[in-house]
Amino acid sequence: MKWTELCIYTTNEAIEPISNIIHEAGASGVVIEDRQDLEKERESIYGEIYDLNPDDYPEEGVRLKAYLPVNSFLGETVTEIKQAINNLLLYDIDIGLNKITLSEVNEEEWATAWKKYYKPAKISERITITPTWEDYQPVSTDELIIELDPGMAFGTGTHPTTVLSIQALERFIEKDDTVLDVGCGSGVLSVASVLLGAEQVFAYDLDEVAIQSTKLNVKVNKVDGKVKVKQNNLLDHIDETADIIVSNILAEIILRFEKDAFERLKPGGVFITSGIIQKKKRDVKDGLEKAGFDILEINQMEDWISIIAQKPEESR
Ligand SMILES: C[S@@+](CC[C@H](N)C(=O)[O-])C[C@H]1O[C@@H](n2cnc3c(N)ncnc32)[C@H](O)[C@@H]1O
Repeated sequence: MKWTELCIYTTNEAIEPISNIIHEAGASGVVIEDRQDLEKERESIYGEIYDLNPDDYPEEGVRLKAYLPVNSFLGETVTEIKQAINNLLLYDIDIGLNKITLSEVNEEEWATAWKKYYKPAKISERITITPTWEDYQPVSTDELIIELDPGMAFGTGTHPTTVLSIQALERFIEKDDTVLDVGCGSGVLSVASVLLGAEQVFAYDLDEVAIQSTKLNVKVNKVDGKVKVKQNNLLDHIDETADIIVSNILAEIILRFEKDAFERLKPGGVFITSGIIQKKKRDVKDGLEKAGFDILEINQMEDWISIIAQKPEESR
């Protein structure tokens, strides 16, 4: 089959909304080439070291590559993508250069294009994420290892929004907790929750590709007995109660279910939100407080914010 490679030149802030647009348009897989990845300190506090080739990155900003099958709808799909990206300006999202180019590639090229960027990474005190195809040897005996094949779903585990979520899970999960993972993507947060002690996890995503990817990754990590995966819109019609709800999703989407999250949490339960850009921090925080939450922490990594909120004990 022939594929078209769509290259979008944009900003770091627009990566997530544009990735969503691309997925919704039916593209399978997004490659993110962010100049900042080259320029930032490569050795993190956890000591992982990446090997990046500057030739793979744009001269400035971010280049997103997506792959669309060449068919009779291609022209319309590209027009819809362009329109949806322009609409991001209405949400005050900086779309930068917003240059879009198209070129034809063959199947093998795109199927493996993103894999070269994905290496084992220690992303919190206890958790290391490694692609399923790497032969990773643990450095210490208490290291928890997540093997991940994100396939076409969001979530290699190394995106700052995911790292913030995992670091929060590591601090707040207690043994035998029940966790709801809303917008599970590759399932990385569900797997992390079980490894950190959760007794059961309910993983939800709207996207069928994400559901399949989560099912695969919970199996690969041998936690499928503890993770129930379901295609669902946020927490609509969900009646499980949880100690922790984690959701790494856009601010606009978090705002839609803050009340439902409050209802589904046990008193004292914790809502870990991530995927929030700076400009939306206040909206999400205000919404959480309005829903009845106390704000425990606001954390930041690069341009991304994670807000951790607690349902008060006395709301029992
Ligand atoms: C940024 S990804 C996070 C993936 C993963 N949890 C992680 O941290 O790497 C957000 C996920 O939310 C899902 N999503 C978006 N809108 C949703 C909705 N209304 N209900 C459920 N899932 C949704 C997307 O399909 C995507 O998989």
